[in-house]
Amino acid sequence: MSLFDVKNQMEALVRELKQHNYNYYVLAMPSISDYDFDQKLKQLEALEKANPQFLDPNSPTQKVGGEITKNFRTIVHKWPMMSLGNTYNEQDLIDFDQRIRKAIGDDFEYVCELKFDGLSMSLTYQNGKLLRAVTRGDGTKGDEVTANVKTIRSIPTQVSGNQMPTEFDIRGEVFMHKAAFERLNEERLENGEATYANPRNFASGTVKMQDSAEVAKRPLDCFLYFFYSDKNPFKTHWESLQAVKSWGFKISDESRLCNNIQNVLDFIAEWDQKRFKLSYDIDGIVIKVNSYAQQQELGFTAKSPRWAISYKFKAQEVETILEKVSYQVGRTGAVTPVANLKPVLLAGTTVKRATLHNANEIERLDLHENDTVLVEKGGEIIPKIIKVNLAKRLPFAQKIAYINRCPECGTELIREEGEAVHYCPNDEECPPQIVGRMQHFISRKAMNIEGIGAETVEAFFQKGLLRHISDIYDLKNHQNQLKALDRFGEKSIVNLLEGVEKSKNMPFERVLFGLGIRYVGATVAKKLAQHFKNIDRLLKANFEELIAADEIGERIAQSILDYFADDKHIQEINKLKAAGLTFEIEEKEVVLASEKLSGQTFIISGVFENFSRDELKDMIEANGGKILSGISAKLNYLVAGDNMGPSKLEKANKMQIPIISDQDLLALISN
Ligand SMILES: NC(=O)c1ccc[n+]([C@@H]2O[C@H](COP(=O)([O-])OP(=O)(O)OC[C@H]3O[C@@H](n4cnc5c(N)ncnc54)[C@H](O)[C@@H]3O)[C@@H](O)[C@H]2O)c1
Ligand SMILES: [Zn+2]
Repeated sequence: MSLFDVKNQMEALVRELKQHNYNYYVLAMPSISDYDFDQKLKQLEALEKANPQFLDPNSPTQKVGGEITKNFRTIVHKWPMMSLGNTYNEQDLIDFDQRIRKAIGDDFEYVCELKFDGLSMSLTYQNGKLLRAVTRGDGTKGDEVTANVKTIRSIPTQVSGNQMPTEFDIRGEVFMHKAAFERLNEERLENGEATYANPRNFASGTVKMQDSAEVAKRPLDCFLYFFYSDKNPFKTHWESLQAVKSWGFKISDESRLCNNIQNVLDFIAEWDQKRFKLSYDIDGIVIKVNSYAQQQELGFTAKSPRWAISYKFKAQEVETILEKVSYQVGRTGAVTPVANLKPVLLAGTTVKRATLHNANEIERLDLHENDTVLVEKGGEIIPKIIKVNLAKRLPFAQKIAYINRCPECGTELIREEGEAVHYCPNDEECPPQIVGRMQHFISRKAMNIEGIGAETVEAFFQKGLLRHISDIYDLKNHQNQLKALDRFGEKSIVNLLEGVEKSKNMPFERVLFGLGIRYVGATVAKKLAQHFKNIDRLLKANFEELIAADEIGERIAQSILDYFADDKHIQEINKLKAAGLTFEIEEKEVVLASEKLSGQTFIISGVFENFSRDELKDMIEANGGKILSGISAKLNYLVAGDNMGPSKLEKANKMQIPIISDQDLLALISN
């Protein structure tokens, strides 16, 4: 190859890797496997080493791949947050060990730790109090996400103990447990929202959300693994881990002190097997030289420490053939494509299906009929297709075209702007939507109707007994038809009707959740019920009034408006009301605590550390104040928390409305 060609090849690799970094860190949508990414990076590294005259100082080999966003305050890291050199084979580890021995001799120890697959976070503490939390960003500076991180229970806001310096940084990995990921993703699917591909993306997307109240609803966890201080009282990394544990930080119990590379290799072999049993994903093992003095001697490269390395487990992958793509329609009409595969053994189980998420994913893979595909199963339960083996593509194979009609009812699908998901809009006639809606209504988390299960609903629908939720309350008038059904005895009919009758006492929030309004999950339904107290006020609420409620964002508000704009839905609600279901919350009689705020008007906006917005609202009302729905000249105070919308702030400033904190409000009441 001529030098000119080498230079071109290097430039092409730099461009390609930068794009992959962007896909991975910013979009959280990688288009190649980690393994392939790492191989390309190594190839570039080798070319740069052989041809240093062409080294681009901005090459991905020289820099941490992440970026900062413009949505948060940018903070410069006191100690840069570096990447780790990585390898997928044992020989590299033995070479790593040799290099260390050459530099510092034979007298040293390693600490082996699990490599948690999440996102790294730097926490700064002063006098034992959590001051701020910052993401890795580009390694030198990151996004300040303190309000969000404070919602993570395993991160203490106050610590104390022996040897604790007045100021220190501690770093670790924020992640989501697999079970929580499955549950929340399932909920998103049910609510018609786009799902996340893996727990890491979910955790990373969550930490960068603007609304801390939303973050609080998604359980994140954190293991800590690096300690930094100008006055570091410790001599070794291991010692620091034990100390921070005693101060109240969460560290992993699986770390191990090893005194030679063979022990390290044993640790790796052990976890290669055991990793699937963990409740969270790990993607490898991190090996660190224990002594700080020796770490210092070894130093750093441009982007990673020379005293540490990560051994990455190769994801379990296997090739198989795509037999066909089928489509499932959920109760909200959301359509999910599924790859049906030629059954194949992978990580101990037979895989027949893989999720394809949405049309974008099919496009990304450029999937063709009968393609040979590479299927991967990481820690996740549902396998996914990584890529197509183009060499095995059949001649004249047709590209997979996303369906444009509903596979269940034939209605033309719609896809709203900016949404990844296709919907079948025929909510009245599309069977899986009709049945799914009723199944959702009777489910445990919604109305919890005893004596009727998902199969019964399906069977009753087939027999023409059930079509709308309100028909459930009419079943008592069809006892003869019920008796005529096979395998449905007297006793089960009595149970069923009893269960239906009892459900009329279910609280308003359950009824609201049971209706199955898109994006109105159990928590949102509860917030709506608390805020509006009854269905009539909720029905009358406009957009501004909806988003003034706790945790109700613009998308949810719009979805609620759309739902109530449909006459059929109103009729259905009226029938349910007539049947005697609960459509209001029991009002406790409001006894005014004081008249201190009487005649004063308020708007509450943003997120507060110590109160929910509804708690503040109750506090204001209990002291005689009134809540307004929008900023106007009549407004006396805007109570502002973190992450308040910029347009609101601007408006309030323009109208010179006093902006006060929750503490100021407390002062008004207690004076
Ligand atoms: N597929 C793609 O398109 C693509 C693109 C870019 C990067 N990647 C992947 O990301 C990797 C690079 O990511 P990276 O720079 O975040 O580094 P990394 O994953 O190689 O390792 C460093 C990170 O490991 C984490 N970590 C977990 N447990 C740890 C522990 N016990 N001690 C110390 N650190 C621990 C920290 O967050 C740290 O920042 C690449 O190896 C590649 O596999 C993939
Ligand atoms: Zn349909």
